[in-house]
Amino acid sequence: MGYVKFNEARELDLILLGRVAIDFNPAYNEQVKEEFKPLKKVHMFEKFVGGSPANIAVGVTRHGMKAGFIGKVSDDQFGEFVVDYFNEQGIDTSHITKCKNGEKLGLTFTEMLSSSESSILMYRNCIADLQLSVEDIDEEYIQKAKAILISGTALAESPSREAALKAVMLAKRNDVRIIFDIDYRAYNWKNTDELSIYYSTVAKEADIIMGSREEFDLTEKLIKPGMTDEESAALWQGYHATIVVIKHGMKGSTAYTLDGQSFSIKPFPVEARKGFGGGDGYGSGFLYGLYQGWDIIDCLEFGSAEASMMVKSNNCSDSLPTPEEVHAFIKEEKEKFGEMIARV
Ligand SMILES: Nc1ncnc2c1ncn2[C@@H]1O[C@H](COP(=O)(O)OP(=O)(O)OP(=O)(O)O)[C@@H](O)[C@H]1O
Ligand SMILES: O=C(O)C[C@@H](O)[C@H](O)C(=O)CO
Repeated sequence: MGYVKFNEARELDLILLGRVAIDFNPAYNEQVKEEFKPLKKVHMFEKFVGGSPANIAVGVTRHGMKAGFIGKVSDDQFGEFVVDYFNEQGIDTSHITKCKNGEKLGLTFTEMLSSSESSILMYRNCIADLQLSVEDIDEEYIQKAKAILISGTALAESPSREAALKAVMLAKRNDVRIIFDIDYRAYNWKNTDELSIYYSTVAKEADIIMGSREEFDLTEKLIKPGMTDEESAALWQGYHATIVVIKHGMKGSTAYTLDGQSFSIKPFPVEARKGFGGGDGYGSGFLYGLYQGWDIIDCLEFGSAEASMMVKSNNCSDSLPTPEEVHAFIKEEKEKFGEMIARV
């Protein structure tokens, strides 16, 4: 307990910075059900707000936390769609600005092929979210937050890269906890050396780091490749991290805490509709638990349950559950499969 100390006087629980885009998912509603099929065969799509930090912003807000978003959107109806949706959810949009040179929000067309195969097709030329710049990072706003979550995508290119680094520096000097969600998306990056340089720069400052084994390998490439999870946790805890969460997909995930303990969890078994979105459910559930002051294993169980609920659903943002729904899901799963279903 108490691995992360938040400044309770702050009005915002969490500011999230980075990628917001539009997801077009094969329609799956009362009227139209596009079954598993290749993207080129899909006839009807449904439109949702997407992008990992945007989804986590929605997730934590549904859990009753107060979130704000720092991001850049296109100066068109899709940009308005994002801002309207965030406003409806109760997310503070005062620091979302519009692009001035015609840059567009990313469009993500998702493919759902089977319960174990899904992919995304991204349209990200002249991309809005990476236009975030140092002028958009306002110290007074950052001072209002208990923590800031930096999504790794924001580090892929300038000017967003410098904006994210400025936010980290300002968070550091204002008693704002830094959460780094590595959120690797290959399509954004030119080469893996750049990736290691910028990911490791933020990881060195972060209080909490969350990522898959692959994402930690990429982060550590220029430091010491091929580390074990324990070595990775020790490395980052040697800087500022108090919690390092390393995910191994269906094999489960482990949180390493500064006092040398580790806590592991497995996914709840579900029939998945897609692979993506699990990380966002996991992130919002885990962080919610942490803010409640729960034991780490309970935070992990909640995150893992929310992740399973997300992969089961047809979309990312709209399907994020309330805490009551997550508790009900956990209860139901435990009744079916036993108390220790997800616990290792
Ligand atoms: N098929 C599945 N069934 C149940 N849970 C799953 C499944 N796939 C993923 N999950 C859950 O989602 C979590 C995150 O998934 P993953 O490791 O793919 O993260 P990610 O790459 O960060 O996801 P995202 O695409 O959302 O960013 C896993 O740790 C697991 O708990
Ligand atoms: O942007 C992606 O990689 C996929 C999106 O469809 C989704 O909203 C997401 O960001 C999941 O993390």
